[in-house]
Amino acid sequence: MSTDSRKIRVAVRVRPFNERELEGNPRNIIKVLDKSTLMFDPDEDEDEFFFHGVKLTHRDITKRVKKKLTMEYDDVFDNTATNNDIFEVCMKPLVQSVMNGYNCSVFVYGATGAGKTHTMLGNETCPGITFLTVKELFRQIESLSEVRKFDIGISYLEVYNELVMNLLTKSGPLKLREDSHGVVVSGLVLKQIHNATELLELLALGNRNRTQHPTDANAESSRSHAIFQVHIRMVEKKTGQKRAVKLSMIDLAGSERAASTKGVGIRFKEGANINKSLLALGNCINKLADGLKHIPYRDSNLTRILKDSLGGNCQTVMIANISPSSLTYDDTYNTLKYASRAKKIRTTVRQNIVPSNVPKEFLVKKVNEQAEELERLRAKVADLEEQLRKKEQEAAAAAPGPSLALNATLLNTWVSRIDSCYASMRQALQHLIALKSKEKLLNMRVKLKEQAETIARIVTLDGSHLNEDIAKMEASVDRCGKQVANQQADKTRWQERFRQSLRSRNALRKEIAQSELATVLKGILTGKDAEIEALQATLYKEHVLQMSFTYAQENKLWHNIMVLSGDIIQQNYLLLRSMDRLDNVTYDKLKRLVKLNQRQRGVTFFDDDCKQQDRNDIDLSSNSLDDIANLSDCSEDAVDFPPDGEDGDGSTMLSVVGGAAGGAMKRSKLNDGSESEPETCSLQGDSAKEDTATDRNIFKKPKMVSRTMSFKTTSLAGGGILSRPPISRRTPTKQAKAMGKTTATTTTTATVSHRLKVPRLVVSQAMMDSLSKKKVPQSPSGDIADKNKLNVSDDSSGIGSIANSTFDICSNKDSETESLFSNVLVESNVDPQVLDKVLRRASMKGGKMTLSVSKENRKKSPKRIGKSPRTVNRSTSRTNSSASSVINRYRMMKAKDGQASTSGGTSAALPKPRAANNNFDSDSDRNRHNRLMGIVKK
Ligand SMILES: Nc1ncnc2c1ncn2[C@@H]1O[C@H](COP(=O)(O)OP(=O)(O)OP(=O)(O)O)[C@@H](O)[C@H]1O
Repeated sequence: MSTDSRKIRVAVRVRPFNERELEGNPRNIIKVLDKSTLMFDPDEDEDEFFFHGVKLTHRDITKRVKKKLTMEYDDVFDNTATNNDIFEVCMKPLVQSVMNGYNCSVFVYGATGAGKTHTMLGNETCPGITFLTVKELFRQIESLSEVRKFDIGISYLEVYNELVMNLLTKSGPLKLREDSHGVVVSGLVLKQIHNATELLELLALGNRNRTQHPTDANAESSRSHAIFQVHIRMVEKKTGQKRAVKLSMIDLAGSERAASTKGVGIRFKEGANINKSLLALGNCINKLADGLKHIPYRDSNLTRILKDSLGGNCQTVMIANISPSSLTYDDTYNTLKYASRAKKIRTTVRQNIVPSNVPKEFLVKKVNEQAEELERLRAKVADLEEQLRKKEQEAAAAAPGPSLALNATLLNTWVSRIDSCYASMRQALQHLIALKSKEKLLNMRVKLKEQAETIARIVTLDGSHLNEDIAKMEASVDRCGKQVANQQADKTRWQERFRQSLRSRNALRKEIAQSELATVLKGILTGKDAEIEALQATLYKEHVLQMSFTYAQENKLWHNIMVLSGDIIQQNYLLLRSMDRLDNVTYDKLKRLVKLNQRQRGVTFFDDDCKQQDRNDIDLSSNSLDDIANLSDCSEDAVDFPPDGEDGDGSTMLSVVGGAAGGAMKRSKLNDGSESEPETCSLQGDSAKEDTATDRNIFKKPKMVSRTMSFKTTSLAGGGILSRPPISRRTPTKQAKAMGKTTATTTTTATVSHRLKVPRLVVSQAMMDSLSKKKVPQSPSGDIADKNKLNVSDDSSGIGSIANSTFDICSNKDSETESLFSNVLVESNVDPQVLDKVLRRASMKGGKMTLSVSKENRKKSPKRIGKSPRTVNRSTSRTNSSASSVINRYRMMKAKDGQASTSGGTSAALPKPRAANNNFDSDSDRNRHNRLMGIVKK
């Protein structure tokens, strides 16, 4: 139940001069300034008064000084205002409040003859506000009759000489009593009515019964206070909510001084009582205006009855009636003073809702229903608004020759849509590129760490700290891997947002194409696209700069390492040479090092594809927005890792094919058992040139490279055997899994290794014997393997160097290749067990022998367990190394045996091992070598 504090609304109505007043030629003491202001006792405009030819300023020089009081009220009605005007302004809102459940009252105040009864009741031609109010009341009741049930009862009382009389029944005086509802007139029976006519009839009856006597001021002076009340009881049909309200309309008796009525006898007594009650009313108004707590309502029956209207739960309107005539100067002044005081009175109003005994559940149900209804209506409003908007747009689009104003509005709408679309695109692009850039930087760091790790395996003084260092590096790589994995979700999210913004832009473009402003808007779109491209270029530039900086740092480090290494190598070389301990293997390595240093392309470490891949490492993606949007997986442009083949032990992973595509291509070729030349980078054709170049090197040595057994560069899979797959592959996204294509690359290494058949060749003694008889094995192509070829294989140190490598042997059949290779090894007196181990790691395909890694030899580093899911290609390297070491151990053992047999003078069954520079087939070769190397045996 809401409560509200409101002031009494005070209106002043000035009646016209009556005939009697006009006869007396009175002065107008009221000047209405506007609808809420009047001036009491203003200057006279043309009121010149001459006495003995002299103009006097005051006509009534004995009585008054002009007050010129400006007074403000809620409403001021001048003498032209009709009862209908009063009703419209003061009473209509009051009727509305009554229907909303608030008690309301209106009372008219003023001296006798000021127009109170005229305002209240009016006449046939000009009905008063009572009639008009009741009419409006019934109009509203009828309009609400479907949702509410009304019970209406009326009472009409008069307070005459302090007696309360019922004007409708002519019964005796009634007593007033007070209960919890306020002041109640005992024995008052409400007359129930059903329509306005009944009400007006009863009103007329009451008026007839009202005490009226002619006075000097008014021929039909009302000598009592009349109180007309309409009691309304409303019941909401739906909810059962009840309201009981009361509208009181009070026509007070004249507030004049006794002198003005010139009453004597009964009239004097009447006047005294009237004055008594009005004096009490005045007191109450004063105290209420001052905000006092105690209000003397009980001083008169009138104030008791008006208690509710003045200080209770009621919205009250007071209409002060005044005459403009100077003849009623004091009465008018008093009335205006009362009205000013009454303005300050505040009443507290609240809706008079009668507590009902409707069950709570019913009310809850009703509330829920209304909430649903509200939601439904809201949705409908939203729908209608949308429809309206569309219609407006359609109308705007369809209207021939739209006005400039319309175009401007339309253009603004389009521009704001374009702006918001491109803003979201810009944001998504910035985030996406930042994430990709970060990912690439991380990948690059991993790559560099891997390289460092590879070098660390080689450059270790005694190996004591190697494991520790490797573990640290692995942990660092893992951290980078985790960072990349962590930002995958973010990247996917921004990718999706970017795609979404592209879709929105395309949709917008289509809409714009249909728009009447298409030409202008297309230009704006082009500009926005250019902005996006510029932003993209800026972001790429930043990324490339960052990458370049990192590379530059790394390069600097490598440079320092190389300078130091070169120094050490030079010293060692000189030392070995002076000791005549420079063997072929070491010499070959040094030779390659020189070539590398000279940037010679004879030996290619990365094929063209790989170089392209390297370029791609820096490139974020293609430059078009669409390409960025279509980047479904970072792995598409992730960093590929260089091979670990250059592990410094002379083993021969000379080059790798980089990139997933290259790997896939290779894989397919391996699977079908054939392999074409373009994928390989053979040394065969370039060997002459290389040798010529090498001869000019500081490491002078006779040319000893076999021409019949050519080294073939290959990669078992994308990125090579030892290449590490991109980090992003280690934590494949769902998308990547679904695609299933990229994962193929991930597992290329393992898959290929698994698929390779590892022939187990058991070399029996008989076989060895038979093979040992063949001095020169016949190649399947018909060529006779020359001596040089045998020399390479024959050299036990060469076995070590060929481990983990791929060799071309001139044969189209695997069996022949295997046989040929076996022959070479057997002829080299390789121990059968070693031979078996070597061949177990070898696979023959397409005339090519590959020493690969068997699955059982793969080991997972315990440090990897529980860490990132990265494939441990490093184990491949270890296994290869172990394979090499088996052979090398064998070689050393043989070397020892050879020394022992030489020193012990016993003739060994095994061939005499060669000295470091004893790998020559003839003395001329050796001499040539010594000549070139500057070794002069003394
Ligand atoms: N605004 C008005 N326009 C025209 N005539 C008016 C107006 N106000 C009052 N009169 C006339 O003035 C006379 C006195 O008015 P009314 O009876 O309403 O005075 P009153 O204030 O009720 O006096 P009392 O207190 O003695 O009853 C009536 O004849 C009435 O028609």
